[in-house]
Amino acid sequence: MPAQATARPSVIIDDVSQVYPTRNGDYLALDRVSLTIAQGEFVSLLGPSGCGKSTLLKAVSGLTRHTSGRIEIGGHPVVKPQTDIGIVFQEPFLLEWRSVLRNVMLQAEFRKLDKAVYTEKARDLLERVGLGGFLDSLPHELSGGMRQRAAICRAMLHDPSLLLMDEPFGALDAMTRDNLNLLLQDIWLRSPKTVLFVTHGVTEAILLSDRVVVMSPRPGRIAEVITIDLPRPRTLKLRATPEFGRYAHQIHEVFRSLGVDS
Ligand SMILES: Nc1ncnc2c1ncn2[C@@H]1O[C@H](COP(=O)(O)OP(=O)(O)OP(=O)(O)O)[C@@H](O)[C@H]1O
Repeated sequence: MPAQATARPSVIIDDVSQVYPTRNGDYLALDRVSLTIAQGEFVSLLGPSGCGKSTLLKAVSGLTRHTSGRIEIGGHPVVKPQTDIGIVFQEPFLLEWRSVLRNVMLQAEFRKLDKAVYTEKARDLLERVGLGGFLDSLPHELSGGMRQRAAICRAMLHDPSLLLMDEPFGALDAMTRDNLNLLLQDIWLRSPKTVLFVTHGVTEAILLSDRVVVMSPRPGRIAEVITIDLPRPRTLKLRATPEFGRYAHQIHEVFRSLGVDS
């Protein structure tokens, strides 16, 4: 059990399948996926393109309805879009005409939260991610990494206990991605939350996760769940250690056995 996690389940995914109707007939995107995520646990979904990672994340968020099986968050079945969670997508989806601070405050406006209290929280969060000097900037004045940091602040403003992240750093260059990995770790260590994190990146998954869930290609199934027993905080240097290398090797071996070129 990772230090941050408690034995209480935060998310239960039980025998979940997703069938998409297409012009060529029904397409099985997820096939009987089961996974329980403990409160405070950081879990990555890792797999090749098209294996159903986003499909599973969307089903957990309630944005789409899974075809069969059961999903629960905090003991409640997911039957509609969840409002208490935070979601970060690959694209930051900032409103170009609103300042960075006002983009983050969108979360408070949607929820009709106290403006003064949440403006303070938004400022604090933006300060923590290094955007304290850009509160009044417009999104087009920021780099890709800065935009994504603002999107993370927006997702976290209401302090959700569950954060769903769909390849949040996938569109960024390697160095920015490294920095944001460390930033996300720092945020997670300071403010414990359950995180379900979709990625293509083996290194990123090992660096951040308590467990890495390796998915098989079409139809998406869980091929292997690997517990990452490395102390935190994890540094980028850790990637050069034999322990880290062994986890990477283990994951690549799973991909190889699935016929996936990783
Ligand atoms: N609305 C839809 N209708 C039909 N097929 C869909 C739909 N959404 C996804 N699919 C198919 O389901 C499969 C899984 O898609 P999904 O986006 O979940 O994969 P992914 O693992 O997240 O991929 P990537 O890593 O490329 O984002 C893909 O083959 C995709 O074409």
